Amino acid sequence: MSPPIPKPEEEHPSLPTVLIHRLPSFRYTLTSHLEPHFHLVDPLTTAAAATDSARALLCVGPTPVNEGTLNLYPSVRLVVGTSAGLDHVDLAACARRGVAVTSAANAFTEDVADFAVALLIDVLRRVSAGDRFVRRGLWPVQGDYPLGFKLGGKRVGILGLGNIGSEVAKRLVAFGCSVAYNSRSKKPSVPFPYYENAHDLAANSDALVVCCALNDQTRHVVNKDVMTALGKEGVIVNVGRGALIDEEELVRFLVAGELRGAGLDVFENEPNVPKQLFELDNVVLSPHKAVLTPESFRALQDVVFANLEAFFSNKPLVSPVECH
Ligand SMILES: O=CC(=O)O
Repeated sequence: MSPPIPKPEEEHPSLPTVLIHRLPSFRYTLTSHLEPHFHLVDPLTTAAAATDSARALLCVGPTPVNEGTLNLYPSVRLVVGTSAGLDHVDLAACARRGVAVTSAANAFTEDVADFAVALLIDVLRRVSAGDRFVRRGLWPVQGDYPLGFKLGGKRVGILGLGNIGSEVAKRLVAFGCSVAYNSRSKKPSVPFPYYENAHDLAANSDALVVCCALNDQTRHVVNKDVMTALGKEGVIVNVGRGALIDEEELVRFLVAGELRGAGLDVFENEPNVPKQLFELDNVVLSPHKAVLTPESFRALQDVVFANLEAFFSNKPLVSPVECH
């Protein structure tokens, strides 16, 4: 007979309860730093009793938080996000119920920005494609590998000049690129040219780096018209969310040679990637890993802990998200 499932509150009478909210396929591996301070309850593996009174919910990666979730845990007043994007959290539903939401703040910002630039350089200079060429033994047979393109001097349009976009801009300026951007609104303190929409930004750019939040306004913001405006010599890098780009169109443009290339860390239907892209040497594919470094996870641990500690001691949250 299996042992009875312990009622966690009885074991940890004094620690505040935090629910671990995750899809069965997601594991949360960063709990050891929280364990001494909070009573962690994973409803997928523990008795449901503690969920009735729990006030905080730790959302693992992109696990959806919607009306259904909030109905399930009516006492929850805080959702702690652990990802850079919060498109999986229904912020309006949280606002209606007075549930605060926190983000990963800048835990991932620099790593994602580094990765965006890495993808851009890889596409332009054909780093991964050259690697394949050497590994396949083609160098002695076919001779010189085709030239790549210089990064310095390129006009790069950044879609979404938030924390990540700003770090991308900083890096590209250091590489000698000229930067322009489109964001929800023009930012008075930013020296770069602002374009009111993605189309105009693309029409004035050699490369687009997509790093805005996914929401109803930005879904498929990079559509056929934007790709046409970017033109045959244009490169697209996406470190935001797959659905920011009309992926079917993107595949069509790339297959038809209507874009110079693409560097993609995110896809519309992950982990499924359109097979046509596998054949294209001018496309760099990455399994949604721009955020992943041990350093960024340590920073995430800190911000998660700081938000929970602030919440349970009635102090201002460290990285609150505007919910509306
Ligand atoms: O894409 C990853 C994240 O949003 O953290």
